[in-house]
Amino acid sequence: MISVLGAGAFGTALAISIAEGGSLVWLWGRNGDSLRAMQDSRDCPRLPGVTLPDGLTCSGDLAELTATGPVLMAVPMQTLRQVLKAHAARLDQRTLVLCCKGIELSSGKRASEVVAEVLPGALPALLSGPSFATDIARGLPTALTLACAEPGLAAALQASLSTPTLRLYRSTDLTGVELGGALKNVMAIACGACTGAGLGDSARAALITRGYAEMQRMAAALGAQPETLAGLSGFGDLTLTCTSEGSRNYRFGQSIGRGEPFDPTITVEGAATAQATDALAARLGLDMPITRVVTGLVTGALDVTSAMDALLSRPLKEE
Ligand SMILES: NC(=O)C1=CN([C@@H]2O[C@H](COP(=O)(O)OP(=O)(O)OC[C@H]3O[C@@H](n4cnc5c(N)ncnc54)[C@H](OP(=O)(O)O)[C@@H]3O)[C@@H](O)[C@H]2O)C=CC1
Ligand SMILES: O=C(CO)COP(=O)(O)O
Repeated sequence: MISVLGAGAFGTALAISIAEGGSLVWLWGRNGDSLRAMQDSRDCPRLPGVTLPDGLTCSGDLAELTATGPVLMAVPMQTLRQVLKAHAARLDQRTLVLCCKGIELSSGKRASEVVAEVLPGALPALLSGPSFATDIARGLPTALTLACAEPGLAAALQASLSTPTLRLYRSTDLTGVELGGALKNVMAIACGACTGAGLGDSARAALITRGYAEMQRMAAALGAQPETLAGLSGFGDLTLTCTSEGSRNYRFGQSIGRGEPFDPTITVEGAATAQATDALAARLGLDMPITRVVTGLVTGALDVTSAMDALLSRPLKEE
């Protein structure tokens, strides 16, 4: 049995896809009433029009987490530590497949580092790459990276979580895969702000390319393999979220660019991750100017005009 913790859009979509693939799946969410309603109605308010398959059980009671298989953690990054701590007795010693994309603001740590700190007996793996929850839930073709430091376990997870429409590639580079998923959200905000402010597709292409250079710089400094960022969790996800209004980070950026408010209840991982990355870059002495201006935009310290001025007035350099 596969367990999924976090019954938001992504956790529910993964649970649906894996259950459609023939595995039994148990999905937990913190709101007992809404999980009971999902179990009874077979509908999911976050994924309208999708029917939950028979092999999927929804629950609001984590005491029912008894199966020994992998546990997919699909809660937002800034809540991961709290969820791990609250349910430590049930989650320690388990294989935890981390599905969140971000860096913890309070510590500058990645999800696997948070797991190592809170539950040293758990085995962290990652699932990351270009994939909108609605696409996965509708059974549209999707390819993701499954990363785990232990090659044997990576292969076993790849086999048990892949489905006819969800194709997983393996990696042992946790750092690279984690940074690819986290940092692309920062670049998606930058690109959304750019198009929202009417600065054009050429400027967005420049942001994607120079943003990718920043991502590679951080990945190299933290010991990731250079080729990892060219994969699905990196180049792949950057392509998706910097060009599609399906991305919440991109839409959040657009609202900044247009000077419009944005619904604060929507999960936008890139806002906290920009700030965490900016602080990390400063500590490591890395030049990450796009991350810097996104931090200014999300904290309100910069408007789009001064953000563009800050980027364009930098000394000319080699590519
Ligand atoms: N949506 C997507 O297309 C994709 C999302 N991801 C990643 O998945 C992660 C989750 O995103 P997504 O599912 O979209 O977000 P949603 O906003 O759709 O859902 C977040 C879920 O987390 C729950 N949650 C929030 N705080 C806590 C907490 N303290 N304890 C327990 N549960 C909590 C929410 O519960 P409640 O419903 O009660 O508010 C909600 O069910 C993010 O890191 C995101 O980057 C990755 C790939 C694709
Ligand atoms: O990570 C995602 C797609 O791969 C989802 O992006 P958003 O969180 O920006 O919606």
